[in-house]
Amino acid sequence: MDDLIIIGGGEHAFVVYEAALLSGQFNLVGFIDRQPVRLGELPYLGTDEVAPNYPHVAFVIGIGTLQAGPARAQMVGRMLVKRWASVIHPRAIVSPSARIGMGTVILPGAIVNARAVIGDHCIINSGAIVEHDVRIGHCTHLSPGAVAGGGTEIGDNCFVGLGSRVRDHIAIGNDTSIAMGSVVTASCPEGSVLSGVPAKPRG
Ligand SMILES: CC(=O)SCCNC(=O)CCNC(=O)[C@H](O)C(C)(C)COP(=O)(O)OP(=O)(O)OC[C@H]1O[C@@H](n2cnc3c(N)ncnc32)[C@H](O)[C@@H]1OP(=O)(O)O
Repeated sequence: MDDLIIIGGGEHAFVVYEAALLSGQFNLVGFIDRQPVRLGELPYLGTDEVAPNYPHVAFVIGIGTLQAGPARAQMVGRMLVKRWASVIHPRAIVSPSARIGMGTVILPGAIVNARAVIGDHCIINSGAIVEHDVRIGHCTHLSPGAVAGGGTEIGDNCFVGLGSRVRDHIAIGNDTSIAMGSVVTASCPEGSVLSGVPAKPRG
């Protein structure tokens, strides 16, 4: 059983904490945050600066990302962390042929279907569906209820809003933001900002 520290003490951190607890996979050591807030029963360990004091402990990011872009990857780069853990809620369904990167969180009711590949430090939020053969890059957030159709590629640092649909077998460029409720019917370049049904660039 891995020792685990959660980075962040806010709302998303609590969801990650509960998933880690229910998974039975971790010995929860505590959490770090800029402020000494409360996170369930977990001890507050201090700010980011204490991370190097725990070289044998695995970390996971408990900070939700509500926009596209490099902020999450930059945070990973700044943290002096040697080991990252993936946290998978026991009521997520993950195909045995799927590959999940380090530091990725998969929340209740999410489905990750056969041969899907998900990168590092992603959030596959509650009830999101990653269909077969989808490839998702690093630091991308699929919000609750978002669906990525079979064989689609979603790049690094993307944000896919609540309940959005991304058509099968298309490619979404890195750093793309998709507003909640969008239906993305075609591939889009890096840095796209989309909304609507069908989704169009947001002015
Ligand atoms: C566990 C969790 O809860 S994870 C949470 C995940 N959260 C989400 O997915 C929400 C992401 N946020 C969104 O999608 C937001 O709608 C945003 C970021 C696209 C826009 O938000 P804001 O900048 O606050 O826009 P605002 O609400 O002021 O609306 C501006 C205009 O865009 C329109 N608009 C806003 N959201 C959308 C949308 N999703 N699709 C289409 N049009 C939209 C509004 O109707 C408004 O139009 P108008 O100017 O003609 O009246």
